[in-house]
Amino acid sequence: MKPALKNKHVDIAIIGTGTSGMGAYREARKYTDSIALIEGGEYGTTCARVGCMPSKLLIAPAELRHNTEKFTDFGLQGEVPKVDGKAVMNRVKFERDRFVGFVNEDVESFDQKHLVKAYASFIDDHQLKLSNGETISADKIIIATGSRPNIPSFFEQAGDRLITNDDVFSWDDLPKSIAVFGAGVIGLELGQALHRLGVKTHLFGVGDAVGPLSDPDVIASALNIFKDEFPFHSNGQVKSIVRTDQGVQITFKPSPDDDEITETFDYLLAATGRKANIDRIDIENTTLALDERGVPLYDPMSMQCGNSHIFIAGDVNGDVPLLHEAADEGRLAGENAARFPNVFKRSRKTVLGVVFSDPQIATVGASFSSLNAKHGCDFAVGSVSFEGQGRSRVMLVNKGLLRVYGDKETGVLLGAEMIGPHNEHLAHLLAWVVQMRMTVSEVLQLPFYHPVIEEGLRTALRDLLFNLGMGSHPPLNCIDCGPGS
Ligand SMILES: Cc1cc2nc3c(=O)[nH]c(=O)nc-3n(C[C@H](O)[C@H](O)[C@H](O)COP(=O)(O)OP(=O)(O)OC[C@H]3O[C@@H](n4cnc5c(N)ncnc54)[C@H](O)[C@@H]3O)c2cc1C
Ligand SMILES: NC(=O)c1ccc[n+]([C@@H]2O[C@H](COP(=O)([O-])OP(=O)(O)OC[C@H]3O[C@@H](n4cnc5c(N)ncnc54)[C@H](O)[C@@H]3O)[C@@H](O)[C@H]2O)c1
Repeated sequence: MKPALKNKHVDIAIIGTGTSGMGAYREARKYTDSIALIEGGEYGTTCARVGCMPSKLLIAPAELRHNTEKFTDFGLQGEVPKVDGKAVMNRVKFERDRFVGFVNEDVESFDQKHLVKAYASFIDDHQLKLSNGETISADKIIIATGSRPNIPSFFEQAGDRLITNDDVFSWDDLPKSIAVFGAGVIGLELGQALHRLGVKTHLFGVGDAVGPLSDPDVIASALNIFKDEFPFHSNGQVKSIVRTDQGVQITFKPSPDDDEITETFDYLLAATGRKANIDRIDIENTTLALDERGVPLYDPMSMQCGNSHIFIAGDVNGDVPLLHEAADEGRLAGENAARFPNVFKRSRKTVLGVVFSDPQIATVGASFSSLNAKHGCDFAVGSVSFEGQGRSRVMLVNKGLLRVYGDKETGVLLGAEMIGPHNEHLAHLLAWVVQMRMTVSEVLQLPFYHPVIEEGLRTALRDLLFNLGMGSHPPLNCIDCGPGS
């Protein structure tokens, strides 16, 4: 794709051609033919190249192999399959390239005169400097520059063995060992997958944090589950990181009271959060008001920065850095940049996050910590453990805990945090009813089949109804629920 922009002034300039930038482009294109869609790095989006898709491609064989470890528990016989690291990575890369190919086809289908291949930064509120030496002025500008891995300087002692998710998906083979730093979403997904693919994996966290969870009971359940499976130092103390001839030597205390241990790994994978790409676009050359992170103050219902002609969408604003949110924000920014100054506000979707660990972690709507901060004691909690849950036990996936939150005044379901089997599905159902502002009683009127994992959700909702003071105590071994529900 060749840069083809001739005009130096456009109606709308979009900085970044990731998910949010492409969404913005498609929407803006409905209103104007005067657009510059600017990309400094590779086309293909973070999600398809080094994010959502390749990570799930790595998780899939890991989970399949892990399930074969349960053969004997079911009375089946068979070997746990050996891992052919080269073949695993081949498939990851082949399928990843296919997904990237679809994105590239999209970009190729755009009007080529709109595409600019360069990094852009602000000269002032209307002018952009390009890394190819040119400038573009625009009536309206959308910032959609995404994020990049955040790497604490301490990790640099790992030298050439310091890697991020960007590197993992270009491996030709699996390594023998890896130290994963950060028990957030990326660390849990990639760390567990690599462990299950036979890579010696240690996961280092901070302060017992697990993924996006804030509910102490769900965190405790998650810590137990993961620590049972692989070395997870959720509150470890790292004393030193040294690049040696053998790899990366890490000296650490697994927890503050333990003795020091020294282990050597092939790589140190930094999964310690992401940094918004706001610091490389000279945002301070604009008149926009910035927050403490240097991100322009903006309205999440319109994506407009202050009352200006500048809009911000996707990971770069750091609000909810997820794919579907980046797509929504991009579309909204594109529409509003085109409409400016007649900007529309749109209500946003219920927050929904899924971690593709096993069991899966999910968060829906209001988090436990946000409710605690906002409501004091105005909300009640209902819970269910998946350990005794019928269908989960049948399938030998009976681990985890679901906690649902409801408003004490109205009985409206507010949110949930969970770790449990196939929770991506429960989380969607919950997000839909939370968005519809349904009460707990109304949700309990909806059908629940038997025997399914959703019956566990019903148990949690009945518990919540009781704790809200709006229903009777759920029977211990509920007959109408079917055995083990
Ligand atoms: C390992 C991993 C797994 C993930 N898994 C999931 C998942 O399962 N589900 C989910 O919902 N989300 C997931 N995410 C998050 C998701 O990928 C992001 O939220 C989403 O891709 C953000 O899109 P974006 O448009 O904001 O940024 P991007 O897609 O990163 O696009 C930003 C673009 O801007 C370009 N750019 C940057 N600066 C400039 C500049 N100055 N000039 C020109 N161009 C510039 C970049 O090169 C890039 O192409 C994952 C992320 C990672 C890293
Ligand atoms: N399934 C998904 O939807 C999915 C998957 C992957 C990534 N993502 C997106 O990408 C974002 C970034 O993921 P991430 O996992 O890098 O960030 P994160 O914010 O989820 O987790 C970072 C973790 O690193 C820990 N940490 C920070 N400094 C540390 C240190 N020095 N040593 C050890 N741990 C340290 C933090 O306590 C935190 O738990 C996520 O917030 C999410 O929005 C989503």
